Amino acid sequence: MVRNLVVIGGNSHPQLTQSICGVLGIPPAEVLLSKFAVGETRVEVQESVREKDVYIIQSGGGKVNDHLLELLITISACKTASARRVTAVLPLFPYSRQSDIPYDKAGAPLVKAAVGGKPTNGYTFESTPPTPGPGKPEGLGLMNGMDNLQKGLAKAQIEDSTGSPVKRRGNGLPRNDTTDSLKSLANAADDAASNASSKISAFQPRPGYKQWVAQAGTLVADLLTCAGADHIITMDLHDPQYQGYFDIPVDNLYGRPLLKSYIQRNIPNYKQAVIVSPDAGGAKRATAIADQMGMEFALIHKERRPTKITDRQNATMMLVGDVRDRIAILIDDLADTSNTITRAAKLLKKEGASQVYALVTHGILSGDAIERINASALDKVVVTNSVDQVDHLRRCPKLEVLEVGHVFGEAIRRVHHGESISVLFQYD
Ligand SMILES: O=P(O)(O)OC[C@H]1O[C@H](OP(=O)(O)OP(=O)(O)O)[C@H](O)[C@@H]1O
Repeated sequence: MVRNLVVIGGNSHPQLTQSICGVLGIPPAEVLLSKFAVGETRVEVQESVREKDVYIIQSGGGKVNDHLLELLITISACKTASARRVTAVLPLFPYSRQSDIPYDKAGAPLVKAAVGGKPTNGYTFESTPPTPGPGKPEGLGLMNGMDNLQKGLAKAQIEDSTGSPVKRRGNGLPRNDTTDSLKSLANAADDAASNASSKISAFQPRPGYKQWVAQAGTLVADLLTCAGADHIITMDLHDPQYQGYFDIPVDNLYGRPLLKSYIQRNIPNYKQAVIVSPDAGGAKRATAIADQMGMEFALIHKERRPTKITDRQNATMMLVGDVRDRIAILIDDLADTSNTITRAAKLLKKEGASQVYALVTHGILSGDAIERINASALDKVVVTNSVDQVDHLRRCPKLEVLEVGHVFGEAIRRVHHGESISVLFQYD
């Protein structure tokens, strides 16, 4: 029994709150979490938190914006009710993929690779069902300004075909009136209409000008601190450097011990299997597991290198490493649309892998992700319940879920007692 410790569960993941409270041996605090008719969130903490050590459990995923606001209001409610310390426990940290300004080296906004592109070297990015692509409402995350670009390019094409002079201002296009550049822009407009990925290759920022994309990660960090959070506990942050955006302590727990133990217990002859990172961004994460377990490692490299502005994007996926007749184990921090893991599985099977597992810490699985997994070459997808998996489990026979309640429960217990939690960072 722990004294002066209060655990409050948000609406995002009641089952995880129960499981954490089970580890701590206390019931969750009584709170009223509701909404007014207009949609505004209402929070009422129905027991005293005066001078208590309060932990609020709220994960990302699902109705992420509602959950975030509910968390902020709950933190503030506890602070104004004289809680001694308030810790936000965010198993999946919301907005953590937006911690940096999303531009590439050329100054173009980074946009997810388009799907349904034409085959290049016999391989495409296609997945079934198709993932939301740039320009569609579901995928708008990083599309700031791209619609204007497409309109501008289309306009250039029309004007060029009528022979009228072309002037372009304020839409990010170069100010160049030569016939050659008109033609290349007109061609680029054609490409943009038929293949969303060519928007990236066609993008040319005007010298000295950069489009503005909100740095939402910084704002979320500030909001949590302003609301009154004294401490953050999370797991497998997409970008560990995001911790530097906070001036309060952030404990970033690892999901790796759970994934590693799953491999040892469930994959026959696992030493013969190959750990695979589905992209370069996750290589460090995957090699950490491969090294710890003395297993071989392979990497999927996405090559996107247009040779000229009018070129359709030459997108290929290459496997660096050998998986023939072996089990391939994809390791990633999160699966959202699950486009990354399903595409990778398709390539791995094509390269001769006997079976493909995907082991992912955060199974967000938004939109059509489950249908995509069911239709894919993946044999098994293993996620933790950092995000609620009840509905996903019902719809996906390939899905298996690992419990994280005891990891967070133990972290809370240790923080509350002022003990070190570094033991939770080790995964030997
Ligand atoms: O299920 P999906 O919708 O395909 O998303 C999953 C991918 O997204 C994240 O990486 P991101 O694309 O942000 O790139 P990065 O690893 O280079 O940061 C994550 O690490 C996965 O690889």
